[in-house]
Amino acid sequence: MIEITHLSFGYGKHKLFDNLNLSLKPGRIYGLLGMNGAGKSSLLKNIAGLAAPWSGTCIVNNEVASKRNPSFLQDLFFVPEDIYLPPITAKQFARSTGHFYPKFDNLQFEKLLTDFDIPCDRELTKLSLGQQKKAYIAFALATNTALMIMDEPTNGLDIPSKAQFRKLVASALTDERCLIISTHQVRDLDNLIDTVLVLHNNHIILDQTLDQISEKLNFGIIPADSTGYIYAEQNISGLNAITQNTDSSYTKVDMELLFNAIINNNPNLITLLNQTGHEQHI
Ligand SMILES: Nc1ncnc2c1ncn2[C@@H]1O[C@H](COP(=O)(O)OP(=O)(O)OP(=O)(O)O)[C@@H](O)[C@H]1O
Repeated sequence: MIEITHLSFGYGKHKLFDNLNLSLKPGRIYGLLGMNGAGKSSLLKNIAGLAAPWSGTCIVNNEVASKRNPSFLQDLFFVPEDIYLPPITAKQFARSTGHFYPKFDNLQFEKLLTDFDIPCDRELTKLSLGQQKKAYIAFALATNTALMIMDEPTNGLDIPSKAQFRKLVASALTDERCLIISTHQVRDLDNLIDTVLVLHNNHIILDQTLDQISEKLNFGIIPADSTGYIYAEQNISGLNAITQNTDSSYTKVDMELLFNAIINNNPNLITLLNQTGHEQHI
């Protein structure tokens, strides 16, 4: 679905990505994680064709993204971090904008608005910022585009809306759709994504499914005097730790702990995660 090859990109004289390679498949929800300023939005803009590579290519469904051909645009929906909606109702917005997307489903849109508790007959600009964001996400889901990109979609959502967001996005995934969601609020993507991408120090340093990660690592509380862990954070029950999975047991990936371990430049962790099945001993 998406093939990024030898991508170099930056602003002015400042190079942000150098020789970045990434391949993304349909039927998956990718979580793009990175610290503030890591380049998540810039990478998403390259994929959406809103920014053009300095060199290298970004191909989406066999189209060069930066050419922004109509056939490319009608099968892509990009939810930016900050959205600006016109002073019309959601119903009018669906009528004026839905026809740009051949797979737009108006009934689905109205159902999503109801699920998100958004009034259909109030001007969008008179909704709260969180409600506007939810209305836009509902529209995005109802376009049924093959590629949907969301940049920090949970910013501005309250806690019940974040849970609703996870449920509705998960239910919108099909075998033909690829969803990419960027965030620096890692917990917001819990129980939603199936593949973790971490952008750090100008590179994708992790690109693995949650299953691949749990095959290699265990997550959980261990006694405070334990040694031999890969990374740990103190909490009231002991150490919240990442250890090597040596007995093929299963634990749920603690994405926040994993992300903290990665950005704390834990070389053992990255080496272990990037090893194949035969090499896993550190
Ligand atoms: N239009 C621009 N012109 C110049 N520099 C830019 C521009 N947009 C982004 N940058 C710079 O590129 C770097 C990456 O920014 P980007 O917004 O892609 O990061 P991000 O990971 O999405 O950050 P955040 O989590 O804070 O949204 C930052 O140093 C930023 O200052």
